[in-house]
Amino acid sequence: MAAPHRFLRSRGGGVPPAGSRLNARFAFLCTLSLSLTYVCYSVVFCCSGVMTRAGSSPPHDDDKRCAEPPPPPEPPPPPGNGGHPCTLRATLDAGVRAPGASPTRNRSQHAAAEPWDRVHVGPGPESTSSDGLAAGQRYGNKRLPGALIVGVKKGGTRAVLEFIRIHPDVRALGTEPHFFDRNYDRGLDWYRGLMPRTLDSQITLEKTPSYFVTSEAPRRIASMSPETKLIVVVRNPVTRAISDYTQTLSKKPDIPTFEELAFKNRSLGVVDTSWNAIRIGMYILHLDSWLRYFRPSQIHFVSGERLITDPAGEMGRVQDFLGLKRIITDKHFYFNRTKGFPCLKKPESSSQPRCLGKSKGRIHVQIDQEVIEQLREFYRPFNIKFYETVGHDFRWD
Ligand SMILES: Nc1ncnc2c1ncn2[C@@H]1O[C@H](COP(=O)(O)OS(=O)(=O)O)[C@@H](OP(=O)(O)O)[C@H]1O
Repeated sequence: MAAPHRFLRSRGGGVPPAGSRLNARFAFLCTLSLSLTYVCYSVVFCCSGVMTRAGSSPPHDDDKRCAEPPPPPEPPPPPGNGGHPCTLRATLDAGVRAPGASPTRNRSQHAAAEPWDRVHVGPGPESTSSDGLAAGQRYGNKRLPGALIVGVKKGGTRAVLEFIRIHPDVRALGTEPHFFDRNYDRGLDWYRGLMPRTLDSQITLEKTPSYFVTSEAPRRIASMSPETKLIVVVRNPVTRAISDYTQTLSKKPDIPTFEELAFKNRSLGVVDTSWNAIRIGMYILHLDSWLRYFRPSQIHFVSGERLITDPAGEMGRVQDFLGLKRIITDKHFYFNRTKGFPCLKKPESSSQPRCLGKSKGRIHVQIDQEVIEQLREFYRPFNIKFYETVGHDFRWD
């Protein structure tokens, strides 16, 4: 209250009359309330700025970030050189989780993973990259994707998407648009409208794992652009099938057992190839239809197993394939013991941990070893043909 008084004294050069003092008080109160209003608006718009960047993209979990309470404190990375790939492999070798080796994990690990699971993963469709680079968010144009992660379901597609979008030259749609399978009738303009804005130098990317097994998808994608780059994350088809079944069971607890669904006749070892969880893993059959429309050099296969044991190595190859500078390296990852998987180190611009959510890295349903062997036998010829075609042995047998 002293400030306006001093101000009036200095202007008038004497003691002001009572009316002036009242006016001065009134003016000061107005100024104070305006200042407070300004501060409140600043706080509110700080939040809604993120929402604005999400623009006209469809609703996305990441859009909830303003409303979410702050994430729980992040458990520190492993002691020592936590982010180093040797530490990652050594930790896995020490038996925290042997990816691909066993379809089960112990329950206490899962329970402990819960706080991490609540934390959503990556930036929203049009938010800042982990480097804090906002370029291309409000500027640039919505373009059709130049690259797609087309599969496979439960292969590790979310991990690849969230890891690659750290790259400043990649802008990715956070949700699965299902354009080339379910929404094709809506047209390319609808599809383009979903995409984040990109600068000329940036690649637009989306992922929908069901494309890989959609018979019309290769032709439709080629007709959008025959130069589209395709990424397929593949995983041991037996483990993939169990992962797929585990997911379905979590939504529909009353479905028949895995064994009942997987075999037409278990004792004769006749596998039911009409069951989606089995059919998706016959990779070579699906690949044939893609090769009718795309050159082999346009399709890059990521090993779902190595994505867990050596995320930086796999992401290095993805960056090469996309013609990007290798920016995502070892230093972006650490192995999170609680989650049992590699996670992104928190970006400098954010305090949020960056592990994938609880539907990624679930405890699998326990399946009889004999059933696993039968399925391994079943997939062997398909796998061998697949290795020959893509020129890489994924060592699932
Ligand atoms: N870093 C990291 N964190 C968590 N999970 C990881 C990671 N890398 C790969 N994976 C594996 O990704 C599997 C889920 O695959 P998708 O993302 O393709 O699933 S989905 O089709 O989109 O539902 C998921 O399968 P499950 O383990 O069966 O849940 C994981 O094994």
